[in-house]
Order: sequence, then C-alpha cells, then structure tokens
Amino acid sequence: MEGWRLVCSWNGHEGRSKRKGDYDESLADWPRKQEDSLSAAGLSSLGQWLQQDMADSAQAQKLVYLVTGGCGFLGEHVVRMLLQREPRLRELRIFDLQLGPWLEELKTGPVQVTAIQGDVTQAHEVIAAVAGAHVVIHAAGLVDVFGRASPETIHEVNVQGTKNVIEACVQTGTQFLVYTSSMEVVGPNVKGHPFYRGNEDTPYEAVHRHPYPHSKALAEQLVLKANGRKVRGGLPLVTCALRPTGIYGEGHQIMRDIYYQGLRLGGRLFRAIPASVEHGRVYVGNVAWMHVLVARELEQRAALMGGQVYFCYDESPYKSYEDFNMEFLGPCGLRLVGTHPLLPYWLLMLLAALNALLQWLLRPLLLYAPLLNPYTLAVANTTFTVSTNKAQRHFGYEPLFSWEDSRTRTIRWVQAMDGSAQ
Ligand SMILES: NC(=O)C1=CN([C@@H]2O[C@H](COP(=O)(O)OP(=O)(O)OC[C@H]3O[C@@H](n4cnc5c(N)ncnc54)[C@H](O)[C@@H]3O)[C@@H](O)[C@H]2O)C=CC1
Ligand SMILES: CC(C)CCC[C@@H](C)[C@H]1CC[C@H]2[C@@H]3[C@H](O)CC4=CC(=O)CC[C@]4(C)[C@H]3CC[C@]12C
Repeated sequence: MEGWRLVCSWNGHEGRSKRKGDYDESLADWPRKQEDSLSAAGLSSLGQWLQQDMADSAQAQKLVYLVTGGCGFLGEHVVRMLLQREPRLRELRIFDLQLGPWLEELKTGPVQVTAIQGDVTQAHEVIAAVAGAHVVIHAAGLVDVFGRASPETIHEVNVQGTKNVIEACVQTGTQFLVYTSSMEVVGPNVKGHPFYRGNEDTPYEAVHRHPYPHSKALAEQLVLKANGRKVRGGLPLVTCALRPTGIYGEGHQIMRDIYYQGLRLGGRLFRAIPASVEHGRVYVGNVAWMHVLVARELEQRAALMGGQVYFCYDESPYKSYEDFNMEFLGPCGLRLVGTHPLLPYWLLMLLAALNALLQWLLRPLLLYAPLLNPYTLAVANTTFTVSTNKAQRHFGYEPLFSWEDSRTRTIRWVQAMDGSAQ
C-alpha cells in the first residue's frame, strides 16, 4: 500500500458518556475544557450512568471501525466522539489524504487507533483499509463550491471514491456503511425554490448543475442502491446516508475565513442577504453524534434503517446565513452592518458573475476563489430549512449538545483564534 501507516492508541477512552455534551475537546485550536455541567443532565441520572458504565466496561471491545476523511472538520469530531462514546470499539482506523498532527495525541489506551494516509480514489488503498472493519463511516469528500478543484476531480473523489468504498465493503465482507451525504443533494435547486421546514419525504425538484451537489447526489444514490447487496461471506450490506445541513462549530474553515475578513474590515461585516432568508445549520458535535448512533444501531435495526436517508438536525435556530454566523462572531467583537442588504441583489449577481469570470481568466496564473460566486450566492439566498424527527423515530437520536452548548463552544473556539479581538 502506498502512503504510510501510523499506529497509535488513545488513552482517553472512558466508556459511555457521563454527561450530556461531554466529549474530548482537544481539537486543534480548541480553547478550554468545558465547564462541569452535571446539573444540565440532572444528578438523578448519575446512578443510571454509573450502572451503564459498568455494563459497558464488562462488554468485550470487539469492533473495528473505519472513518474515511477522519482528519477533516467533521471527521475529527466523529473520531473523537467514537473514542468517547463507542465502548465496543477495539480498533479505530482513520483514513485520510492528509493526516493531522493531532493524531499524535491519541496515545496508548484500550482502543487501537490506526492512522492510514490514503486516497479514496485508489481502490487498492481503500480495500486494504476496509478489510476486517465491521463498520465504515465514509465522510471523505471534496467539499468545494468555490471552484478550487475541477469538476472532474470533484467527481473522482466524491463519486468514484464512494464506489471504491462500496466495492471494498462487498469484497472484504464489511456489512455496515454509513455515508456522509449533504442537504445539497436535495437543494437549493437551480430555480431557487425554497425548502421550508422540509423533511426527508417533502417533495422538492432537485436539479443540480454545480459539480459538488451533483457528485454528492450521485454518491448518495450509489450508497442507497448498494443496500442489500451480498458482501463476502453472503451477508447483506446495510447502508444509510446522513444529510447534514450547513455544519458549524469548532474547526469550521468558512467561519474562520469570515471572521478574519471581518477583522480586516475593522470589525464589520456588511449584510448581503435579506434576514428573511433562512438557512439550515447544525452543530458539528451533533452531526458527529448522529454518525456514532447510526453506526451503532444499523445492525439491530437493519430492516428499518437500511437504505434510508436522514437529515442531520438539532436545536440550532432558523436564521439567515449571516445572522446565524453573528451568533458567534457578534460576541467576538464583529458587527453586521445593515438591517437590509447594502447592495441590491442584481448588483451582487453581477459581482458574483465577475468573480466567476476573473476566476476563469486568472486560472492559468493563480487560483482566485472568493466566497462570492453565482452558486454560493444562490445557496445563501434561498431558504432551505429542515424540520424532521425521523432520526429520533428510527434510532432514538436526540441532540447531544443543546443550542446553548453549541453556541458557547463555537464562540470559545472563535475567541481562541490567532488575532482574535477578544
Ligand atoms: N461542511 C459542511 O457544511 C458539510 C459537509 N458535508 C459532508 O461532510 C463530509 C465532511 O466534510 P467536511 O468535514 O466539512 O470537509 P473537510 O474538507 O474538512 O473534510 C473532508 C476530508 O476528506 C479528506 N479527503 C478529501 N479527498 C480525499 C481523498 N481523495 N481520499 C481520502 N480523503 C480525502 C480531506 O483530506 C478531509 O480531511 C463531506 O463528505 C461533505 O460532503 C455535508 C454537509 C455539510
Ligand atoms: C458572500 C455571500 C453573500 C455569502 C456566502 C456564503 C456561502 C459561502 C455559504 C452559504 C451557504 C453555504 C453552504 C451551505 O451551508 C450548504 C453546504 C453543504 C455542504 O455539503 C458543503 C458546504 C455548503 C455547500 C456550504 C458552503 C458555503 C455556503 C455556500
């Protein structure tokens, strides 16, 4: 196998969670240990937790999990969440194109952490990583709506990479596959139709022209279609897809970029999108928790969950993209100027088109990839919100982090950034 393989173990494994929202926080840039919040969950439940802890410790650690994209924004949260909240883990494999330095922290402990530098587009690398795993969480993907990568590369990573993961499961006998899809497989569509408080069954005309949502939609279809295929040994493959809305939280690169942009503009951001356009957002810790739960429940509830899609949701409020960001950037010293967009929409469209043209013209010389382009403007300017309880009904999902926790954690992360105004 190409690339290198680092084997280390993590020593922070504590069996089942002791309190709501308590999971390892040593993400790069993660500022502080969380305040004790036993009261949040209620002291009366402590006895039950302790009992559960003991029962879990008695269980043999026997499962091998693989997380592709385990060093990305979401992947790192999934990895840390698994280590803390999946007591049956024996080995956790982290597969990524680029391995993060934080893996070094995952030292000796009951769970063997195997870091694998690899590429999902290389079938042989994927097969080697999948062989012997009980569950695969496929979160690797090329998340690019800014024109940094070519459409072919996006397709290769997101679609061919997913095909490789499915085929590796089939060939090696891995039975459970959880795919990180996206709200973007539904919309917003090119016509700008609103999706208002929709659920997994809400009819919506999903039409994609942009390579990223197109690739995610194709990959999701492949994963769902693979449900029921016989894997090596004759058992059926059980698959499902999770569709996060816009994820936020510690490690979110776009939030970081917008924050620094605000600092450069003297602590101000200028409203571009009407406050009435609502955009679905979900906290990264809750998305990670949902992955852990799905992976755990897929075996017991294969008939119900196999081949299903689930939006990722939590208690985050419905707001416009910019107003939502201000929930974190506001307390960090930034101000959103204007109650209405400062520029008319037609002018923004013109600027977005100009950016696209400049990107094309400059491509031979440099990569020009600003936040504003015709696609991001259309997404930000179209209401897309989710209201569903399907995950709760199918596998008992409840958000692990309240909105207050999610907000506080994200604010602390922004405050800890270099050059923070706080
Ligand atoms: N960020 C968001 O708001 C949302 C993200 N998603 C999905 O969640 C997943 C994770 O996204 P993020 O963590 O935000 O992105 P990210 O870019 O931080 O993480 C993706 C990871 O995949 C790895 N990767 C990329 N190409 C690879 C390849 N060829 N082989 C192996 N690894 C490769 C990257 O190195 C990176 O660590 C993606 O599948 C994305 O489509 C879905 C909905 C919303
Ligand atoms: C300058 C503009 C007026 C504002 C630009 C904001 C945009 C950069 C972001 C607005 C909506 C975001 C997308 C949305 O949250 C859904 C997504 C799902 C994914 O699977 C990947 C990321 C993204 C496409 C996300 C990307 C940034 C926005 C377009």
